[in-house]
Amino acid sequence: MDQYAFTVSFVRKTRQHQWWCSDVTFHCADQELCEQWVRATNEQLSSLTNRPKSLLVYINPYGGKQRGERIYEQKVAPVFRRAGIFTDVIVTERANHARDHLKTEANLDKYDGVVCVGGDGMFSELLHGLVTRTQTDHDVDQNQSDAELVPCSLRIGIIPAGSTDCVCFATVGTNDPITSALHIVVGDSQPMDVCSVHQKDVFLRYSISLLGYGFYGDLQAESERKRWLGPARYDLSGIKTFLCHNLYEGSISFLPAGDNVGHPRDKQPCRSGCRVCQHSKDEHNEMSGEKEKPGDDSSRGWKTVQGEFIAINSASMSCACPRCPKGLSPFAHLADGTTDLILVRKCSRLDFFRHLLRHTNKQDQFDHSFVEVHRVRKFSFQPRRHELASPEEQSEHLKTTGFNPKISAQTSAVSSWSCDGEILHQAAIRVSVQHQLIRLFARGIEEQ
Ligand SMILES: Nc1ncnc2c1ncn2[C@@H]1O[C@H](COP(=O)(O)OP(=O)(O)OP(=O)(O)O)[C@@H](O)[C@H]1O
Repeated sequence: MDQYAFTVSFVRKTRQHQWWCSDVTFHCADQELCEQWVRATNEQLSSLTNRPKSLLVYINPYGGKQRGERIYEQKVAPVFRRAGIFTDVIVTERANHARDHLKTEANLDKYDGVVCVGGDGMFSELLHGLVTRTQTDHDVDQNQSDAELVPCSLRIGIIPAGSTDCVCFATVGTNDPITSALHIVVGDSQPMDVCSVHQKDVFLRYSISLLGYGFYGDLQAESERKRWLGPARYDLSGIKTFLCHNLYEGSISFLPAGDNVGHPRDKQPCRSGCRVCQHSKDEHNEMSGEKEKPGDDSSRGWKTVQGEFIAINSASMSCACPRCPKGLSPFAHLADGTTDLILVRKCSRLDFFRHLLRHTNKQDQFDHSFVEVHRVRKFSFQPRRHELASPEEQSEHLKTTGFNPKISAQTSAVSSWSCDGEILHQAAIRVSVQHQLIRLFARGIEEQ
């Protein structure tokens, strides 16, 4: 009997969104029957056009615990081989190697997708490389903040091998290289919004997850200074930034999204096959006819908020990760053409701690008088810069108000933006959500 047998590999879903590759062997009575089955099965498989046949893979050998190459060779390459996927593999030699290769050199016609093995920084390289290449090929000027960008045709796969793998976690539900490889093999496709960030008419960066000014900007800058500490730098920098409790003054103008895309507190999480994301396309098309400008408040729907803030965050996805399983905005959508703008105003250290703590428990982190959250399509931020007071003015200030002059100096400082883990030193920025600009080899988080 064993002489006439064939083996089919299939995906088995295990716990916590993890997938596993299993085999089942069929035994046939005779050779002809066996060949018939193999032929029929292969025919079925080749008719599945969404499955990639050829991939360009970039491995960051220094991401996370520096195990990118090992993870790829031991866990991912065998899965691709079994699925008959052709791969070209590039082990990066420097930062931005993958981005630059994609921007100019790579012969993208050969591939059905590009894959990164690394963390969020490595994913960001592929995002920038692919989006820039697509705009160049279509003569779109990225420096124009109102330009309608052309969606990328190739999908991006993420094999998590970094110290932060937020994008993978928020789109797959787990950080497991084999699960991600299987999502690629079966040809999943998850559209994703991308925020374009400009200062006046100069393009700065793209963001897919978190843009954070104040608390998260300072935390990022601090953790860059402590890079030598490895992943522990995030915890230490978090504690230090929390204790500093800096306040930043400025004004934010934003264009609220329509009612059809829900609200950040509506308890409707974005899940696999999300209806909100699917239906958002029509509304987006209606909106894109209009060219809005901040400051034109009443007629075009822009709103402006001013004040002193501890944090200004824009979450284009939940930003859930193993450290913060609910994420910064638990009900943000991956592909609805919006971002959740979270404004944390001046409050005591204890209140801010309570707010942070709620990211880890069941309580609503937005249910505080000093926190407001808006679902928006665009926003711009203008920091308020003060002239630093002279020493005499500072001591006069202390006498009359009783405030420590250091605090007034803190209030006047300007922070930087953390843009998906990279620092942007420009404080005054304009952000537009580019609806479904890219697609990942993922399907969103499935209901369990
Ligand atoms: N060969 C290389 N040498 C040095 N840096 C590289 C190389 N390849 C990629 N990089 C850079 O390394 C940075 C971090 O990579 P990655 O995101 O893969 O790992 P990570 O550990 O999650 O990152 P982070 O420490 O920033 O959280 C990326 O910004 C990327 O540009």
